[in-house]
Amino acid sequence: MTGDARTRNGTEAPRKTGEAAREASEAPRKAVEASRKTAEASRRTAEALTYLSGFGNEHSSEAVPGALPHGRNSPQRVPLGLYAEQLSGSAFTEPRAHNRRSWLYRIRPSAAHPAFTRADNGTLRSAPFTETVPDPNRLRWDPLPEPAAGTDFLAGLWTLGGNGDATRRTGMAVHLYHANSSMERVFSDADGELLIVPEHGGLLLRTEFGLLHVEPGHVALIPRGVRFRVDLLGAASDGGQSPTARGYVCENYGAPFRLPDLGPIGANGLANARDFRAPVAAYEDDGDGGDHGNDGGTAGQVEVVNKFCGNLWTALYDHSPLDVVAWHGSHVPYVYDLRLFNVMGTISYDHPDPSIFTVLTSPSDTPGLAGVDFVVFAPRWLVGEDTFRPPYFHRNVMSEYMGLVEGAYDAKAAGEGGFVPGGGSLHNMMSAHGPDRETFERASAAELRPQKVDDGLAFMFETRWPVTATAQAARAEHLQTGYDDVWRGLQRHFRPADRR
Ligand SMILES: O=C(O)Cc1cc(O)ccc1O
Ligand SMILES: [Fe+2]
Repeated sequence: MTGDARTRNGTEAPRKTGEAAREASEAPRKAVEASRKTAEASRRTAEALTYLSGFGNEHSSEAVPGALPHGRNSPQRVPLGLYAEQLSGSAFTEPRAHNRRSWLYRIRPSAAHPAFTRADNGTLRSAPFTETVPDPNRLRWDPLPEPAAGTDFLAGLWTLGGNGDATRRTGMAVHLYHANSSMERVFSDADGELLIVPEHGGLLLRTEFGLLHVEPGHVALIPRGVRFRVDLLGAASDGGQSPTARGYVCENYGAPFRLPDLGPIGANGLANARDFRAPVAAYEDDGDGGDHGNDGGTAGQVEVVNKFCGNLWTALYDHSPLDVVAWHGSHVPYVYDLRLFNVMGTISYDHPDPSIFTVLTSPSDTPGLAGVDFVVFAPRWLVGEDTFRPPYFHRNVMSEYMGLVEGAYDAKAAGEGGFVPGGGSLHNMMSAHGPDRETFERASAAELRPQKVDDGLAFMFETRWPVTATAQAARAEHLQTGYDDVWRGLQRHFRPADRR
């Protein structure tokens, strides 16, 4: 956007006269320019980042050599005058393979903070979801509308629905976000981990553990309780405009996401552990006037927002809580590039169940029954012989929320008003769905050559319990009407006389 009198969400600014009017019309332009400059600086930071590789590892990292204690976690005096603090994402006693905890060596202990007071939840909602009755209908939404100027990632979170109970650490929530401003404040979620799936615009995540860069086509995970703030990087196509960011978030109240077992697939495949990337330590320090890798600017007071048992709470800290100089452990944030997913599929016949596309799973107490699975429909070849190749018609005891990062999805005809990037669909427990009429007709008649499916990137949050919509989702203007019609007009082809 150039220097004309437009506000940050692109609408005309009201006309005034004289100096005041000039100043008023200058302000949005200045704000746009400032955010663009910040976005450019953040992008440069993001593109220069280095990472640690692996999933569920005992990683370790120090931003200052010698900051990490050796031989013990909690020495009498921590090197460099730091404080030692353990952050536990699992009970102390959970099996070693699933135990998640990290040791943080920080400038001030997290305990040094004032009281939290309640803050407005905005458009964020939590389990239990009781604003509407669970709906057996197939539902589909268009992308979220434009946010008001100055909407950061946290304010931009808009809850579609979910299940379980945040206070019992069961279930999940589906959120979408649409933001146009980088966060000044810091956020942490005691209720669950956050799987962020950007659809438009890159993000720089400044976390207690260091910095992560995530773009559409990648996902990021912020573990339960880890503090972070989000800078918007803008999309390449944004040109001179102030950045906006849009995407999806799965808030997982249950067991931390882990890689699925591979069973007969063998020792490799699906999401490979080495492709998950954790940050290296970087910290903010307001005490000596400088930032050290985590260059977020920290002078003065910092608002810290904590999501706890469904509500937002806020406190004004006198220092940045992103002040971890060194850390080691397994409760760490990470990013993953979905295009690295090693897709398995049939090389004979039939369409395999989409569990074969599971990137991450949050298991429940019942073996094989996930609280939530994160599933990706990544580019792949279809070669099945005498096979209806798109997703089949089905009714599923699991509930399926689907989103689209780009392009089209092979069960639904592409195009406006359909299943579009930034939109989503909900097929709740036992609701009948599958290919739309157009897809059914096309795929039933298609010549079965090897076919590359590489014109889209869709994903699914598949969960053991029905997803109950929030009131705002059930009444949203961007809830599509007439979704059922995509299955209307499926012809009767039954010809008993044809039997052999
Ligand atoms: O409903 C969907 O599109 C998701 C899905 C995909 C697939 O390949 C098989 C089953 C399924 O639920
Ligand atoms: Fe499905």
